[in-house]
Amino acid sequence: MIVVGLTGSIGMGKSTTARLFADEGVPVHDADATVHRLYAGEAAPVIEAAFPGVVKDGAVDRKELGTRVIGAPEALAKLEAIVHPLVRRAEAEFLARERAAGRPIVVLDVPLLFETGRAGAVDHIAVVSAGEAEQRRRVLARPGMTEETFAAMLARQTPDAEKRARAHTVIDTSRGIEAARDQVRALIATLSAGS
Ligand SMILES: CC(C)(COP(=O)(O)OP(=O)(O)OC[C@H]1O[C@@H](n2cnc3c(N)ncnc32)[C@H](O)[C@@H]1O)[C@@H](O)C(=O)NCCC(=O)NCCS
Ligand SMILES: Nc1ncnc2c1ncn2[C@@H]1O[C@H](COP(=O)(O)OP(=O)(O)OP(=O)(O)O)[C@@H](O)[C@H]1O
Repeated sequence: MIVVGLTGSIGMGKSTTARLFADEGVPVHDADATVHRLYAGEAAPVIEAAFPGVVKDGAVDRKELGTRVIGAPEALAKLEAIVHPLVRRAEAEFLARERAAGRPIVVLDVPLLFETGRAGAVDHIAVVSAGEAEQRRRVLARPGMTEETFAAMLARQTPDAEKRARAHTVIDTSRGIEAARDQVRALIATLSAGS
């Protein structure tokens, strides 16, 4: 089974590209979605213990949690120490399940693949990129996003140029969905031919 690590900086098109793999029938594990699911239940009590007042109606309020950790490196590190092991466990369970099912190719969508030293744990690194101007335009168009939040997130991420340099494949998401779909199909074909 070939494990593709799909990564990219904030707003570069990771989630959208992950859906293109899923459209081709490739199983995808989405780390951000796993975090959101954990926050809605299992992880809520431990997050509340570390950051009192962030849980509302049994679920972590991500906006409130964000105000406590974005731009506050120590608080973010404390949060990551809780969350990342839970995400890694979910990924391991996903890989075991898909391996048992005999899947030829799977995708791990991992926003912090380089930052958390996981690049060596996948067989093929695919980096999504759209260029910094397009990234900025996309991220700042999000409701509630500020220059400060964007800068704080970027400061925690390996630069796009370094990610691209370390990728086996770069998926350019600046030219629309269909162009990205063509690149995803081409990558699946290449990996399938080699496996
Ligand atoms: C700060 C939080 C509450 C903001 O939640 P929100 O719903 O607004 O954003 P979401 O979780 O969808 O993340 C969006 C993007 O932000 C960036 N990002 C998120 N967490 C981090 C981090 N710890 N370091 C650097 N970038 C990050 C990534 O590019 C990610 O794709 C949330 O991101 C969080 O709990 N982060 C800590 C857990 C984590 O490290 N998650 C990412 C990898 S598993
Ligand atoms: N190939 C593409 N063509 C056109 N627009 C795209 C493409 N890929 C992504 N986008 C747009 O860019 C924005 C960000 O995409 P997406 O949410 O997939 O990024 P992300 O990297 O997962 O972001 P984050 O790191 O914040 O989770 C969205 O508005 C999406 O519609």
